[in-house]
Formats: sequence, structure tokens, C-alpha cells
Amino acid sequence: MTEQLTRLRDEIDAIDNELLQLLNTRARLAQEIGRKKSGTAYRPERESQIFTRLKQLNAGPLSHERIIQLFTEIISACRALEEPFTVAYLGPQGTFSEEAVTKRFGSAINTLASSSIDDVFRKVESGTAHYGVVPVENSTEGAVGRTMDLLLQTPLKICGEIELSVHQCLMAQHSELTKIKKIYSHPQSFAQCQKWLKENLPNLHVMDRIDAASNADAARLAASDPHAAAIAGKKAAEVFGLTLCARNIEDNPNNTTRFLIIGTQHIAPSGKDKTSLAMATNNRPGAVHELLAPLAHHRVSMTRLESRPSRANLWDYVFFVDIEGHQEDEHIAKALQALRNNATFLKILGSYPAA
Ligand SMILES: O=C(O)C(=O)C[C@]1(C(=O)O)C=C[C@@H](O)C=C1
Repeated sequence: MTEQLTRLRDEIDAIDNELLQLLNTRARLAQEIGRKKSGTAYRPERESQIFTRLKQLNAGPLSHERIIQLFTEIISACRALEEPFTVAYLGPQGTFSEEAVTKRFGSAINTLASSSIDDVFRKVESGTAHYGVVPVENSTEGAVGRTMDLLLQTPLKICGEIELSVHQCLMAQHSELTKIKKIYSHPQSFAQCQKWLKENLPNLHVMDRIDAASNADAARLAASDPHAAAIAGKKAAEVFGLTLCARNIEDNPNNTTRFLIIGTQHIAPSGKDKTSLAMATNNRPGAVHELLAPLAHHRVSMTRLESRPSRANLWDYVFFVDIEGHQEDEHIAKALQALRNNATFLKILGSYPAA
């Protein structure tokens, strides 16, 4: 080893020693905050402010994304010292929902894989889990109707949102593509990877594509067959001990799924928030225009508008609206009051930091 290399490694050792001390000092401060504050340890508004500040300060060479990932783990470890908590998500293990949980909460939490979106809501409502993570919309597939229907009925609040780039990978027991005779995946994932499959595995017939209940299930099946591969997220490869043969094989690299964090907690303003609402109005010409007019009047930006058939009456609709701002911001509070006067039904689903 050259002298220069030894010197550089000595410098890294010295920095690691400092980092170690600083991390434990940070952990002790978090413990002290945990003893002093009332309520739960998880404060998404504070975490969002920390990330915004770090992104502003970060001069590289580490990317913003890497910095957020590293600090998510640091905060996750500190939070766990304050209070361990459990997050339920749409399972099985190895799904994109699980990736979303780790992206936001880090790995120092307990997770509970649940069999359905209903089951995630039930686990949080009954107190079995402190928070739940459910998909709400995908940039190519659209809204997840079941999540929206349950938001109408539940006493729970939206406490946060997570945006996850959905990257599909081909995985198998080995990386020899020539040995692969069949592929398992969820039909939606097959649809998202058509072009790659045609170009890279042209000898595989459509008949050799076998639908699975979920991507994670596909990975589980491929793990027991040396002639099979699966298309799934990279988390599934970790869970089932598979080799990644190809990454990012989706036709549209911007495919994103948005998840909601649901819980019982009221989230304080972070300075960059969203508020989600569900509303209904009379079924007559111009009613929707009138209903939403207060948003324009109070200069509130709407980031999403989605309608769902109401379960109560045929041809009645519920409108799901996301706006920029927190319900405690003055102009938002005024707009909400005006909306309440116009609507036949209004439910504030939650105010939370924007992803
Ligand atoms: O500031 C707090 O309330 C903390 O508990 C500290 C801390 C952190 O590690 O920075 C940990 C958990 C919270 O979700 C937010 C921040």
C-alpha cells in the first residue's frame, strides 16, 4: 500500500471517529426530546424541515437523494430510541409498498405485512399498528379506488405522503438469461416492461409469462425454480435471495406511485404542506364550479381533483381534492370555511408535509 493511500485512510478513520461521537450525541439529544415532548415520537413536519434544510446545504459530491437516504436512517435510529413503533403496509414482504415504508421511516421500525388495503386500515384503527402505508395513485394506472373509499369511512387522518419511483427488475436464482424458460410477474408489471422483454428475451413466448398475485409472489415462485425469473422491485430480490439480472426494465422510467401514511395523529404545519379533502355537492349544472370557487377566491392551489361515485346515491359523486397549504394556515382556514358553506358534505382527510 502506498504511503499516500495510508494517509487518506487515516483521514477517513479520524472522520469516522468524529461521526461516531456526533451520531451518539445526536441520539442522546433525540432521547431527551422524547422525554420532554408529549405525544408520539414521530414528527413528520420536523423531519420534512430537516430534509429541506439539508438539501439546501448539500454541496455534493453526495447527491440530495443519497443524503436524504442516509439521514432517514440516522433519524430512524434516533426515533427508535425514543419510542419503537409499528407500521402496517400492503404486503406480502418485498412489495413496492414495503419499499415506500423504508424510504420514509428507515429500517429501525417494526413492520406488519397486511393482506389487503382494508386490513392496513383495520390494523391502525384497532391500534395494532401506529401508522399504515397504502397506495393511493399511480402515474400510469390512476387512482386506487379502495383507498379512496376507505378514507371516506375511517376516523383516521392522512399524516403524510410518499412518492416512489417504480423501478422493475428481472431477477432469478442466477444471472444467465439463456437458462430462463418462464417469467412470473403481476399483469401490470408485465404491461410496464413489454418493450424490454421483446428486445432482450425475444425467444420467450407470451405463454411463458405467468401471472402472479403480486410481484413479491412472483419472486417467491422464481426462488424455487432455476429455469424461472420474476419481474419485481429490488426489495423482492433481497427478501427472496435472488440475483438481479437487469435493473430498471420498465418502458416508462417516470412511473411513480404515491402512497399515503394514515394514523391518528394531527400533524403540525411544516411550512410546505398539503391538505386533502373529500367533498360532495348537489347534482345540478354549475354546482361543482360553485363548490370550488372559494379556492380561487382565496388563492389556494389545487394539486389534484378526482371524482368517485358515492356509495349512497346512484349518479352522485364525491370529489377528492388536494390543495397546497395546511388547514391551520390563515388563507386555507378561510377557504375551508367557505367550502363548508357550499358543500353538502366535507371531510378534511388531513394536512401533512408535501413529499
Ligand atoms: O425533533 C423531534 O421531535 C425528535 O424527536 C427528533 C427527531 C430527529 O431524530 O431529528 C426524531 C423523530 C422525529 O420524528 C423528528 C425528529
